[in-house]
Amino acid sequence: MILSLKNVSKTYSNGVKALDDVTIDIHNGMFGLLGPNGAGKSSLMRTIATLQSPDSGEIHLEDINVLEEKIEFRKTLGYLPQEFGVYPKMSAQDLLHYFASLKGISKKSERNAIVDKALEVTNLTEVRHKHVAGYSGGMKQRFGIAQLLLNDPKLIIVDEPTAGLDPAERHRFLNVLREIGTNHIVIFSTHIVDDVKELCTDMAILNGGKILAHATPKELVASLTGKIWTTTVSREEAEKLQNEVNVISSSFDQDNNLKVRVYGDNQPSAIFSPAEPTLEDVYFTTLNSEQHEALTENA
Ligand SMILES: Nc1ncnc2c1ncn2[C@@H]1O[C@H](COP(=O)(O)OP(=O)(O)OP(=O)(O)O)[C@@H](O)[C@H]1O
Repeated sequence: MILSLKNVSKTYSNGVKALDDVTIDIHNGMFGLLGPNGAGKSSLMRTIATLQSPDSGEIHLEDINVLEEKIEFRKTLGYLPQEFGVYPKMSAQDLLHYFASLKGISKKSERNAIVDKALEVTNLTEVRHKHVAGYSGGMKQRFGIAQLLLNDPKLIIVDEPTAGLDPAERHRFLNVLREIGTNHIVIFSTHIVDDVKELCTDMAILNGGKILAHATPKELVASLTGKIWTTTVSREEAEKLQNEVNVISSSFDQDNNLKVRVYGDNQPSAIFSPAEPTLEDVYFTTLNSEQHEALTENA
């Protein structure tokens, strides 16, 4: 199964170009859409989910023309927005039965099977009798996934699901997505590089409404082999380095010195040693090179 976007653009009425000629094919598996705040991730998710229309472009899911056959497409879609509903004081199990009835699954035995499966996949079986209103943030997110699984969707879109989750909940949630990603297209957006690193078979980096990179995390990391250099310097020296070399990121060590990572085709100077590239390096160099291009274009 392939979701295919061609030349999708969207400018809001305030003049913000949120999507700028997005062309991409997304296959079965976990697809991570990585980008900073305001990159256009939610705009892209809402556009694919047919909640807003692009100004131009086409979207196809196999032979469904998404923008023209919205009703047909929505039957195959499970969408979890960034903010979702307030829940009544009902248990997860009762609420899922209620949603399943609304979706027209009227046979009790069929409903039981679908609800039990959704609870199991999302790891909520043990807490199925608790009120969803009293669930933690992570449990609510997993309940959101359980709810959308009732439809048996082919395409699942989850907008920034890990924002605000503590590390244990984040881990549990990513495991649920990993499980689902084996037989669906799952698109999820995040600004957390580790989410993508741990989970995704495919990824893209979005900024300013543009796809800046698209490949597997492994391929993107490999593309930086031999180009990342590191050194440890004092804070003052680090400031000087900013003007001399292409600094990607820096972090303090225990002695309050800065460990600096630098991008360069060649060793910048004798104080630098080669470093294994990481996905974080990919993310920052991609965003930096875009800024650099914008600066040189405006010069
Ligand atoms: N309905 C709207 N009307 C006008 N501008 C909008 C609207 N929705 C989003 N924008 C703007 O479009 C740009 C992209 O926003 P979007 O919410 O898609 O980004 P995002 O990557 O999801 O960011 P975040 O992680 O902060 O949610 C931003 O500059 C935002 O201010």
